[in-house]
Amino acid sequence: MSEIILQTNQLTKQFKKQTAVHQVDLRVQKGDIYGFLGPNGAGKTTTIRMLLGLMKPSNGEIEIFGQTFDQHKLEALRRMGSLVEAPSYYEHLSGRENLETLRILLKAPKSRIDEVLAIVRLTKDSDRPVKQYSLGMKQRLGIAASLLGDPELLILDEPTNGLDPSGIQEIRELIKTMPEKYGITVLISSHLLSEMEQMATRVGIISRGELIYQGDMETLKGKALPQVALRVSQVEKARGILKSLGLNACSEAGSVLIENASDQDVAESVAALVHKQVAVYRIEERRQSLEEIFLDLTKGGELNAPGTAS
Ligand SMILES: Nc1ncnc2c1ncn2[C@@H]1O[C@H](COP(=O)(O)OP(=O)(O)OP(=O)(O)O)[C@@H](O)[C@H]1O
Repeated sequence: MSEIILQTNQLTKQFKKQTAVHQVDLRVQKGDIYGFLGPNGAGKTTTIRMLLGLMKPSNGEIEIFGQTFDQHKLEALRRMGSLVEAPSYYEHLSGRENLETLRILLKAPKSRIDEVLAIVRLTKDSDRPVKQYSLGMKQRLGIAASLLGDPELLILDEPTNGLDPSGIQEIRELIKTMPEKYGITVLISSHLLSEMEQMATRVGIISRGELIYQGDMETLKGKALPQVALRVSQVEKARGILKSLGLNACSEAGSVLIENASDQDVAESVAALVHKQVAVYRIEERRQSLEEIFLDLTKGGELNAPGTAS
């Protein structure tokens, strides 16, 4: 069994009347890229702020590196790096100079600057003023800063927010190298499951403050419900026929959809439809996409309009 590097027990945060995080039990194993997922307002940032000692839990506890966080905060934070919200920089200074100001504060060795610039692939642009950086470059500089202290655990809150697809791809490629190449465990939050698909080894899904799924990505994909879509000449008539066969059927433009259909269900459906003069043009098997599974799991948990970034 892998070593647990971070765990929370019944972690809860109450803001006046609202419970933002409710009895959350996170388990992050050493070497994980742990995707912490949830719609806007689900409680990701609040959880992360508690993990970084920026906010006090109302209840429950946090263990990091096998020790109670509350009693060993500084010791734990020295072994952690983080990027929460868009980092702010001295825009007229270069990327390297910005890192240098932080390096002095952290008392990291001077050589670490070139190392972190290389990791985030900013060596070539390191002497340009930050005001000339793209949003993606600024985020990578933020990750470079979070790596200055040579952390074992990196916590990133929505680092791809606002980035274009190529910026997202760069961050994703960068994160993927962390565990194997540098021995860093990563917890990364996002409101997009698809973004995590090619990166996360494990995921935790939070909705309305509650952890509703925690496990590996493959198991999550296994939750996809198979559906069979029949393109037919008369959709409503077809739906009635399928219902009379005891099947769970719904309709969609031009098609009827059968949930969890066995081969026998499909055979009987087609025979009944044809018998009742409904033409069947096409039969197609569909699996829910990851995003659909995510939406299903978090249904009703979206507090802001879909797609809005925080
Ligand atoms: N300081 C605060 N005071 C009161 N309520 C708060 C505070 N911080 C967060 N909340 C509320 O707690 C809930 C969870 O917010 P949180 O920012 O943790 O969600 P999130 O999953 O990070 O969402 P987003 O992706 O939009 O940032 C929201 O309803 C939010 O309004």
